[in-house]
Amino acid sequence: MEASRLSTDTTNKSMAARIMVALDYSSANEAEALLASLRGIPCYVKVGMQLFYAEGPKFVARLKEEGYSVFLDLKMHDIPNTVKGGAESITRLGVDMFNVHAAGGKQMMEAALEGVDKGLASSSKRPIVIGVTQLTSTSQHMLNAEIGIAGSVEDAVLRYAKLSRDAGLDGVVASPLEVVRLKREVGPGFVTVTPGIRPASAAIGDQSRVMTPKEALKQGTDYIVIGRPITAAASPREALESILEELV
Ligand SMILES: O=c1ccn([C@@H]2O[C@H](COP(=O)(O)O)[C@@H](O)[C@H]2O)c(=O)[nH]1
Repeated sequence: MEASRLSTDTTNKSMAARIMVALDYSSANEAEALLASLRGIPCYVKVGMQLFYAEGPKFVARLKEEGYSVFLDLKMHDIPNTVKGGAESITRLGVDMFNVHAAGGKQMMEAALEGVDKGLASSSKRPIVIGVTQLTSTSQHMLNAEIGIAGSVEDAVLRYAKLSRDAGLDGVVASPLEVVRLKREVGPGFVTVTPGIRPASAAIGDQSRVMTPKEALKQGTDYIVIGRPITAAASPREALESILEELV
């Protein structure tokens, strides 16, 4: 293989590892079909509530057996003791990353980490634990007028991120619009996972704070989460490949 092609392939692979494909399906069959169509592209996969509530831990275990990096996006938000138990069970699944809502508070996030420590007794891999700040579907108007939180979305995200860091978490879910400030004020090593990713031609749908894949990575985010622009495309593989081409 020529050198230039080889380096493009390598770059593509390292870019693909920073793309989390959201498997928002109601059955394992649909998710497996999507993954079969993306075979050979080493992206991260994200399992959210829809698939997990339908197929449960067995499907997550299957993804791990097949060698995928898995972000289990269940956004736990409950009293500390319950979240601790949830985190223990999730850690036993051997996922690479999971999350809790930062709005649950510092004690709840610390409890999640205690759960991780307990779960690690029977599994060697420590998952990355991140806090959800403000959902990317939340607009400035919603934050102030509906949820009743004063100030800018960016400030609210920063507050939750600092609380997550102080609780010992590894990073946060936020929109790409907040990444530069997060990296500057919370720390460059604090992991950012950013949904709200929309290629220029894609429908925005229910998201509010959005950016293109290329612009999001330019902000310095660690991972971009992409669901419908890939999963709802006529050819998910072509959609992902065209995103990757734009990134190199
Ligand atoms: O703030 C958040 C937190 C999580 N998500 C999840 O990411 C994907 C985005 O899917 P799209 O189809 O690309 O909109 C989805 O699974 C959400 O649950 C988020 O969007 N925003």
